[in-house]
Amino acid sequence: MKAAILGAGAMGKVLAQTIEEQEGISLVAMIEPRNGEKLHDIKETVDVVIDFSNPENLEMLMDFCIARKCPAVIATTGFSLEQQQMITDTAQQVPVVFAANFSLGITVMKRILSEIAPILEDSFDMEVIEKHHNKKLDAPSGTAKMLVSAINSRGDYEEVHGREGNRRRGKEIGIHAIRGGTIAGEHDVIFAGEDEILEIKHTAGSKKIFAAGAVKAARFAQTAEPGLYDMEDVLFGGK
Ligand SMILES: NC(=O)C1=CN([C@@H]2O[C@H](COP(=O)(O)OP(=O)(O)OC[C@H]3O[C@@H](n4cnc5c(N)ncnc54)[C@H](OP(=O)(O)O)[C@@H]3O)[C@@H](O)[C@H]2O)C=CC1
Ligand SMILES: O=C(O)C1=N[C@H](C(=O)O)C[C@H](O)C1
Repeated sequence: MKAAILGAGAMGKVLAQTIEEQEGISLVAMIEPRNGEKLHDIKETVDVVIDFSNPENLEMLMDFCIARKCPAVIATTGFSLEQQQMITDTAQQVPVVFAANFSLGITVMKRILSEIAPILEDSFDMEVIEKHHNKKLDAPSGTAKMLVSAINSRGDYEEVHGREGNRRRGKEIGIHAIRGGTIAGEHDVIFAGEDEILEIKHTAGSKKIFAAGAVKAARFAQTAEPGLYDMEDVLFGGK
């Protein structure tokens, strides 16, 4: 499988290394749009594009994938609702795996949270804390938003960013973003009840886990029918 990487930043570089270490996948190009490079300039066949860049590049990515009938793996975070719709529309024509976090741990954590939140939500307060390196552009993280959607699937709770004063009505989920140093990514979901606390926490030890997951997603996308997929589809086959 011939892969192109969109974005030559921290993740683009780790992904290039991961691809080099794996069998059955090779890198045809690493495109850095801020240097004026374009996906459309790639002359070789591309079997999948893996995007770790910036929402600004979405239109180029989607145009390329449609023109070349090429699957996309989208790891970039911070898309607007309009951009998310563009991803959904493109997925009618080509396979697209779109996930805010490509690690196995977070994919399992999301599933656990969807199971337990309905049981706990009436008697426990729910708060989410995420921590990342000081170069991260978006806050809260895409993963934090995804985990909050998992615990607030019916939209019953107001999502409060940071906090001033105490919890007003209890029908809210607090989301807190910390930025510092080289933290690869930490997500902590806290259910605080009367005299008991349940915490579900994931810590990324390095960026390599995201790159490995993105390669798994690329292998999945290569043989998938057009459609929008997430990491649960990749890792659990939609079960
Ligand atoms: N889904 C997942 O599992 C993961 C997702 N991510 C996401 O992937 C994306 C990239 O992360 P990371 O590699 O750490 O970030 P970096 O800032 O290190 O890299 C981003 C790359 O995109 C480039 N870029 C292109 N266009 C723009 C633009 N308009 N504005 C800013 N940058 C641009 C940057 O160029 P330049 O070098 O000139 O700044 C850089 O090469 C982020 O959205 C992040 O949240 C990260 C890890 C895991
Ligand atoms: O920018 C990062 O580094 C990460 N971004 C993703 C996010 O926004 O959730 C995934 C991971 O936490 C690392």
